[in-house]
Amino acid sequence: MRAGGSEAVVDVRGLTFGYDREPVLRDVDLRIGRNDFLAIIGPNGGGKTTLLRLMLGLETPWRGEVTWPTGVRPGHIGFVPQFSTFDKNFPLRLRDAVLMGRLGRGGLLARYGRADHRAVDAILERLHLGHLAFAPIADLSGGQLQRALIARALVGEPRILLLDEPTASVDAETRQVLGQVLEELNRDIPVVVITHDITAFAAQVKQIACVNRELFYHGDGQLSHADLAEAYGCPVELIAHGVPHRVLHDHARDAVGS
Ligand SMILES: Nc1ncnc2c1ncn2[C@@H]1O[C@H](COP(=O)(O)OP(=O)(O)OP(=O)(O)O)[C@@H](O)[C@H]1O
Repeated sequence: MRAGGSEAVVDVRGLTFGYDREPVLRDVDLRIGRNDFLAIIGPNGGGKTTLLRLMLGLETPWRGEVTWPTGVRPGHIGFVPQFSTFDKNFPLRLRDAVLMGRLGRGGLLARYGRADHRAVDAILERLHLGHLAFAPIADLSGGQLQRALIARALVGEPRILLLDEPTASVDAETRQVLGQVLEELNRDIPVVVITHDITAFAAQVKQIACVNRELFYHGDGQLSHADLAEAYGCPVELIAHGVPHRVLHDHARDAVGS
């Protein structure tokens, strides 16, 4: 099934991939449009992170391809990895960790300039982290570190932002700041978020893709219990938290009504 916004920023076609003999993803087609805010949901081990890794070029597909528009380089793709995969004990101050998100912008051997430092200051303020600029990352709370990872991804001014489980084990402040920042960002670039908690982004998400080896895509969040049960292979209440049928707000209707 093909779906997504009209002007594609990334086009995934017929993607099949596995780490050993068994495919983890099979025949996945996905087109992400310029203003999409796509939530990728699905059961544990369903292949969500693998799909992002393929989009990032970190894995090579067995079949199929991922196409980016001409001119998009790896540095244009903002990626926020799963929190648990980041080594917090690496000896680094918050400011320096975020500055590294500007690496390679002026060529491989370029030094950081004033514009880089100004960009870091601005993004730290935006994510309510300015007061922690010189703190070692080992001293940050889970929510602060998650925001730092997002700052590092945003400081490079990406053309698309991919986030893997950004709300897992974070505080209420981080959830709120994250929702605001991602909503603002989505006016200019597409956002793709893997999440087990669709309610955390219910106000921002415009499209949902259910991934469980294959892709089950729903353009506007109109998810029937049957669709979800098919994708999850389990009772829908496990993920829909009792919200019947419509998981997302009706953005078009909200805009008309506001
Ligand atoms: N590097 C790897 N080597 C071998 N198998 C892997 C590797 N990474 C993931 N897998 C396996 O591939 C399958 C898909 O994993 P993936 O992490 O993509 O799923 P996911 O939907 O993101 O899961 P979760 O929601 O638990 O994060 C799982 O069975 C997983 O064990």
